Amino acid sequence: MTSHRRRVGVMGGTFDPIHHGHLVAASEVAARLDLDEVVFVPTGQPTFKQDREVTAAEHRYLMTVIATASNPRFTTSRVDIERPGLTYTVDTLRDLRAQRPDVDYFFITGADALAQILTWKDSEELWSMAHFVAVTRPGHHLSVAGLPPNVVTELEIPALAISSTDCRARARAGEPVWYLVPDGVVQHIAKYGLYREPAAMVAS
Ligand SMILES: Nc1ncnc2c1ncn2[C@@H]1O[C@H](COP(=O)(O)OP(=O)(O)OP(=O)(O)O)[C@@H](O)[C@H]1O
Ligand SMILES: O=C(O)c1ccc[n+]([C@@H]2O[C@H](COP(=O)([O-])O)[C@@H](O)[C@H]2O)c1
Repeated sequence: MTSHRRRVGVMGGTFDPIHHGHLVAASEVAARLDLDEVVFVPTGQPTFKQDREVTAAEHRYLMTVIATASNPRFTTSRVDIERPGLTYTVDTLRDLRAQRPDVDYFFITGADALAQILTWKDSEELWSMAHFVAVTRPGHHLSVAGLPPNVVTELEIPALAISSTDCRARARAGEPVWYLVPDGVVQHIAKYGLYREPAAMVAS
């Protein structure tokens, strides 16, 4: 009898805050690629977002835990927020593979982020560490010249025109974020006053 190798999705993101677009994308990829689990990995310091202030990692991690708690196939990892310095996917995958060497990883990210993958740190190493899944979102389609064959799967997912940028702008303006993010995340944002004052964004 051959044993089943566990298929694990890795959804990397800043998740500032996590929203239903992220959750639908992960759920859809899990169903379409027959994944056993999806681990959400909030970034420590995102490489490509150094031009703006990012909410304290602990808040982004907690919101991700809250958002994923009700799904038995969704988990959250601290590997990126516990590693000092900028977050690079090569390190994320190295740490996850060290924790569980016996699983096949599928790194899920938006086609917009994945379009820049050839500029990611040690990108030539990434292909042997995971399969890559680019989910298309409204207005973004994957076009990357120079990728090795069969390393990226592009999946169209139900279009949810939600972005973290819009959720932050709404929270800052006192507008509702109900139904854009899970209920517990709405409450976490309100409880800690996230996105209202610049000071609240850096406090953990
Ligand atoms: N509505 C969505 N549908 C599908 N994928 C999404 C959606 N929103 C974000 N993603 C993807 O999820 C990954 C992590 O997203 P991220 O945390 O940067 O959220 P974001 O909404 O793009 O944030 P921001 O608006 O702050 O840039 C990215 O690769 C992004 O492309
Ligand atoms: O490894 C890199 O050089 C790299 C550069 C940019 C983004 N990433 C990863 O891509 C994922 C989505 O990033 P972001 O900034 O769109 O939230 C997240 O897991 C990042 O760590 C990785």
